[in-house]
Amino acid sequence: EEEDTPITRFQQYLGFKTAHPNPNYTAPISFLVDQAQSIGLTTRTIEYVSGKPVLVVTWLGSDHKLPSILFNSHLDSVPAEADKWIHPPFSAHRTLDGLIYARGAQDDKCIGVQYLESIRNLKARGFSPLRTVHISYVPEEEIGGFDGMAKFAASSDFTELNVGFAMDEGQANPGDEFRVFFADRTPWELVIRAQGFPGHGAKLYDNGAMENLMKSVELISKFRETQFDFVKAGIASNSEVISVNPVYLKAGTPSSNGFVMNMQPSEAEAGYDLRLPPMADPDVMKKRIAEEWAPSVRNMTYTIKEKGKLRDHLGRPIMTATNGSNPWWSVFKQAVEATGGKLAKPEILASTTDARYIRTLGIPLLGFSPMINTPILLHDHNEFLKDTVFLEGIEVYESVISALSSFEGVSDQVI
Ligand code: MET
Ligand SMILES: [Zn+2]
Ligand SMILES: [Zn+2]
Repeated sequence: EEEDTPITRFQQYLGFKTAHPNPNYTAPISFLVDQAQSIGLTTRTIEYVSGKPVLVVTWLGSDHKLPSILFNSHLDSVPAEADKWIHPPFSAHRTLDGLIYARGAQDDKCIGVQYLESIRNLKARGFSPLRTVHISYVPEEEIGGFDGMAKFAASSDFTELNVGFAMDEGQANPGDEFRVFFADRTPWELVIRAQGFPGHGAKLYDNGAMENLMKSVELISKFRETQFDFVKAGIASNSEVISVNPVYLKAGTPSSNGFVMNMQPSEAEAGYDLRLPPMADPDVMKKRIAEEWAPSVRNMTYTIKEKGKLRDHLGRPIMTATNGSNPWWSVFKQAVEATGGKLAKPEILASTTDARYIRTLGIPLLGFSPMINTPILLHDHNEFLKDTVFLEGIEVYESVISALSSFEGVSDQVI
């Protein structure tokens, strides 16, 4: 007889090949639908973009008028270079000491299964929620979420869920406190382009495209250094500064075996990944780009693709309060502490998740993946999660889901 336990179910979910550029969404969704239905939950699959399904699992609460709670996770994974792993990335191999190796073990298939397992246990104990609990499984997070959560969050389906509070993925901690995230950094894709006079490779002259571009590259590197210095000096954490990293350089006149070496090209360009914390001023950044990094006086142009918003419709930084002004915060905190767990100081996430689309709607959301005493391995080779950490996470969610779904709200606020 085949074993069927929370661990084997986690391994099954890890086995689906959900890595980009060709993630399989149908197999994991049919697995999740089977799981949810076996627990007695209702399911609904919606395709905003063909072939990119969103799954919504629902546990009805007894008070339909109260806003619901949403637990989100993404179905997709980043690619894995199989030959650099000690166990194949979709084998979900479990070692004798309990380490489960798989792409997605931490990011973020663990929470996708933990949500369901914790509800399974709560139901078995006879718990029934006051507020309705939804779990969403979305595609495309790792490539920006545009055909996934962005479309779901903008849909009437989402509005009809009447979400009052949401949770999404967080990150592991090598230490023994659970990390919790109240904001994400916002990604900007910056491309700077230089034009200039072409000329003989032997000639010294002003205003060449490469020279114009290199001046900008130097200025951007200096800015990067000032930001990184704050981190190195312990003044700010990685996620509290603006990061800017070069991701490609494109220039040169192609030849049959590489590049023409005795010609200075007339065009050159560079691409950068920028991440801005919510309190950064987007206008100051845009001015810096226009006046220093890609000034027209140096024959430069640029494009910025903003992959999220920094401000809400009232001009406030998009972040979730982690103090007395947000009653959900203390419900969550107490629920984690009730399991004997400790919470680390709330942080901004250095990278970016689908949480931004939900926070932008004004819905409070905390990023949280219950993984303590665990190295941070998302997007890395040999991503793993220890079986005991996975199982403890289920208990944490039992406490969190029961507390949040039982929360009656506060009398002077509609939440
Ligand atoms: C650029 S949208 C986010 C994609 C991915 N989660 C990242 O942080 O890079
Ligand atoms: Zn993720
Ligand atoms: Zn990721």
